[in-house]
Amino acid sequence: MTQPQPSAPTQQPTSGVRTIEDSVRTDFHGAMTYGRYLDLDRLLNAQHPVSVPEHHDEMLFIIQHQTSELWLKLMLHELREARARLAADDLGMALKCLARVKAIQKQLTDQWTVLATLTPREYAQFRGDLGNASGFQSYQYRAVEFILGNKHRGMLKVFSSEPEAQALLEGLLEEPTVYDEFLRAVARAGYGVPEDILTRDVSEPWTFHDDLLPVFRRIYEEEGTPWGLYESCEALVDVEDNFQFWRFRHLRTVQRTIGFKRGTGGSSGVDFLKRALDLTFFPELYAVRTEIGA
Ligand code: HEM
Ligand SMILES: N[C@@H](CC(=O)c1ccccc1NC=O)C(=O)O
Repeated sequence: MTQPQPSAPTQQPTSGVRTIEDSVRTDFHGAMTYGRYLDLDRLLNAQHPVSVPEHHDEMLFIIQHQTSELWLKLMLHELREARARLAADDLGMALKCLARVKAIQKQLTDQWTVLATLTPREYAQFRGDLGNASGFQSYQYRAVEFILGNKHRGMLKVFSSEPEAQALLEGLLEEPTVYDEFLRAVARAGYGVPEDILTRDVSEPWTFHDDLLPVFRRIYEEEGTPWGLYESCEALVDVEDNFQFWRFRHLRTVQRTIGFKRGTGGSSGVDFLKRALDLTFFPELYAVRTEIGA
């Protein structure tokens, strides 16, 4: 039998000009447009370099941060939804949200390659103009950390001059984390999650619970584990791995750009960021791997 052949191009392109088809709308007075829908006037007028005279590379620095903040906004939005879906025992939709979170994290991590084109000297030429501003004051980053379990009441004081940001963080501090809601769903699915875990003070940072290991062993080792439970465990591990990849790229970018200088936010710099690599959201999901046998 003859296979169908791919059809040949009907016409060889002969010019670099594409005619605008007659049906394409060109008059947008009083109509919805691309720019209005996306509020581009505000978005594209929100880059305000502070160096005088303006340093060419400050635009890169600003846009790198602004795009990161936009992705963080979407990430928080999706994490809230994932948490709500877990609370409703809708693991399928929770997984869908977490898949998007993972794709955003990849974007955020890969984005470091753009900032890595900023040389140490270029950055030093406008770093002084940043005053004590620092990513440490990113409330959206802190919100993501909170909802994933790295709660830290002490961080709220950083936002005393930004009441809305502080209120958002205070709210998240008092709410359950994604992991809290996942473990409640696991308990409802019939696994023996210890009561003290289900009723913990959710405003506290997560602490390691040995007695969760048998629960996760069952999920990972038993035949017939509901697929959504297993998949959710793996999705959480992916999210934590991705989070650590972002932290690591940040650390390495900082190191190649400012070496071991102190941070503008007042911390020791690279050393302080290194210690963030010891933070973990879902320690039991990693610990159970030590116990899993053939
Ligand atoms: C040349 C570029 C950068 C340098 C030199 C740098 C440096 C630092 C330093 C030294 C800190 C520690 C706090 C301090 O004392 O300031 C820090 C924290 C932080 N930076 Fe950056 N940073 C850079 C780019 C970015 C970008 C693009 C983001 C994206 C939003 C970001 C987000 C953060 C966050 C969220 C923290 C807090 C981390 C934590 O609490 O563990 N940074 N940065
Ligand atoms: N902490 C950085 C400054 C910095 O990166 C920064 C400054 C203003 C706005 C965002 C920043 N990004 C991340 O910390 C530094 O020590 O150079």
